[in-house]
Amino acid sequence: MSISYSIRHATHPNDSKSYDTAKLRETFLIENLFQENTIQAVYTMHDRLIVGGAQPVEQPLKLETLPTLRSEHFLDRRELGIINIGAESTVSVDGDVITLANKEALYVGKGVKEVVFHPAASGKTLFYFNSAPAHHAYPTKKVSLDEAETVEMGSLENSNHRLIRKLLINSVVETCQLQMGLTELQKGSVWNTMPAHTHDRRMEAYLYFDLPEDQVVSHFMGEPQETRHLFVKNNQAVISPPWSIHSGAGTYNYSFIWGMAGENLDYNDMDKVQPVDLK
Ligand SMILES: O=C(O)C(=O)C[C@H](O)C(=O)CO
Ligand SMILES: [Zn+2]
Repeated sequence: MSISYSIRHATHPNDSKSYDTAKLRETFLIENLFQENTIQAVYTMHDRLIVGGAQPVEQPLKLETLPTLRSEHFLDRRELGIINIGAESTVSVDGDVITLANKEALYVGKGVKEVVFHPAASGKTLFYFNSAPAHHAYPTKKVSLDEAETVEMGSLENSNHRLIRKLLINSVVETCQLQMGLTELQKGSVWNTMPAHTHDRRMEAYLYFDLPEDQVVSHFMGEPQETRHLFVKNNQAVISPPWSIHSGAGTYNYSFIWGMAGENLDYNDMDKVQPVDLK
């Protein structure tokens, strides 16, 4: 089987207060999502989101079901969002071949039987995906950057000038609970998601990418008055529980993919925390 996965249990905020660096990293950081010729996945018990990476090189990789799903196919009771962070490549969905350029997204609905990731004709193929439980079958839909809802946020003065590209969001595509998009820090800006926020209704996962291999992002997490940090490298992901802020400052320009699942599809449902109130 070309897919490997592990399970991460959900964490109570009081529990995580006493975690040392190693425990914090092993609970919330996903380090090796992209490995040649495999699909890597982490099944988090926070809203049962699956965070995955597919890197086909020599042959196509089929998204096989996981033993823990107890379903014949991966998507029998799930929906899937894919964002291409590598070279232009294709994904086939029940035989239909869909081309995704860099930063393009694909929503795949519940009930699809076969999803296959294909290697690019040239360049590195890297598909990032999130999957959440689903109770309705919505159609498969590709979303290009032009079709995304894009908002400009922050300013260079606040070191947080950025473009938020809402790709798989309810104004663009129908989903059950999944939302995904990507945020691009503009040159000279290093801070994402400042002011920070929590949203008890949804958990979130962040994948940091387009970061030089020798640079890092310090990702801030934890309850707003009990914060911790994780140093994150290129192509690594962080699980953000619903009670946790999720924000970061990098040593270099970067982009990140955010994905959410939970109670609602309201992107703007956030409890913002002003910088001076963080501890
Ligand atoms: O830079 C930002 O601000 C974001 O990208 C925020 C994320 O989209 C998010 O946390 C949505 O809840
Ligand atoms: Zn958020």
